[in-house]
Amino acid sequence: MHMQSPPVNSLSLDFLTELCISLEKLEMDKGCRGLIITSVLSNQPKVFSAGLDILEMYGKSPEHCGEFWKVVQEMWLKFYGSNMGSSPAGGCLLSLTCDYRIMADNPRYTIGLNETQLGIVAPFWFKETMVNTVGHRNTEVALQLGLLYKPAEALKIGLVDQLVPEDQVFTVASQTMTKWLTIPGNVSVITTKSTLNLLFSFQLWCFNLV
Ligand SMILES: CCCCCCCCC/C=C/C(=O)SCCNC(=O)CCNC(=O)[C@H](O)C(C)(C)COP(=O)(O)OP(=O)(O)OC[C@H]1O[C@@H](n2cnc3c(N)ncnc32)[C@H](O)[C@@H]1OP(=O)(O)O
Repeated sequence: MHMQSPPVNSLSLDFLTELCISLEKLEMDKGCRGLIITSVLSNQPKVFSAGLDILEMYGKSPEHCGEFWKVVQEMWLKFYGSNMGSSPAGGCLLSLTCDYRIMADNPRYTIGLNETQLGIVAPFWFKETMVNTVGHRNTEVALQLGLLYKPAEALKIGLVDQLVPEDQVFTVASQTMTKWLTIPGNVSVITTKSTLNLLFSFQLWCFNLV
């Protein structure tokens, strides 16, 4: 799936809605066993996603905010596999929801949950996804300081799984996907993934009841 929402693939209500509809279609497609998500911005090849669209959070009605927030959670519940350049905040979450992250090895790119730098708080399910990926201590430091990591640092703490030269990102992602798809059948993989996410999904469901 190629993301192409100029200038920086920010996650607006419209963009996220389209993303979720596309994912639902792929889920229903029995021939689809994996997804590689990448950015193909012609003017900004270095940005994976700038995160939530800041303009969606300012001066909007409570109804609009509720709708926006719901679709952000939908996105979190659905994702599979990714490759990328810069990924701040919601862009980082988008990649954290994937099974495997391949980042272009260019020190100009950064990834992380930088919400505190913006004076906002990363929701608990952003935080939990980060804890599940890099552990509690790394998350504690990363979230409180709102750190954005360069590729080598991100690899060191396990925030990304692999660094590759910029022009090889998609080739390596395809090779990696082929390897993951050698696991026979879909059911064992899907069940394992659901088991890993079960408690977390339940927590989010409870949170939405409150
Ligand atoms: C409801 C409940 C609430 C609940 C509230 C709780 C929410 C908590 C969770 C929050 C999660 C988030 O994701 S909050 C969003 C956090 N995102 C960020 O901090 C990213 C900020 N952006 C960047 O760091 C950079 O733009 C980056 C992506 C690396 C690209 O840098 P570049 O130098 O290449 O490009 P720039 O010149 O900066 O940006 C190009 C244009 O894109 C715009 N732009 C950049 N990021 C944008 C963004 N996130 N949303 C909109 N527009 C953005 C800029 O304003 C520019 O617009 P023009 O000037 O018009 O050209």
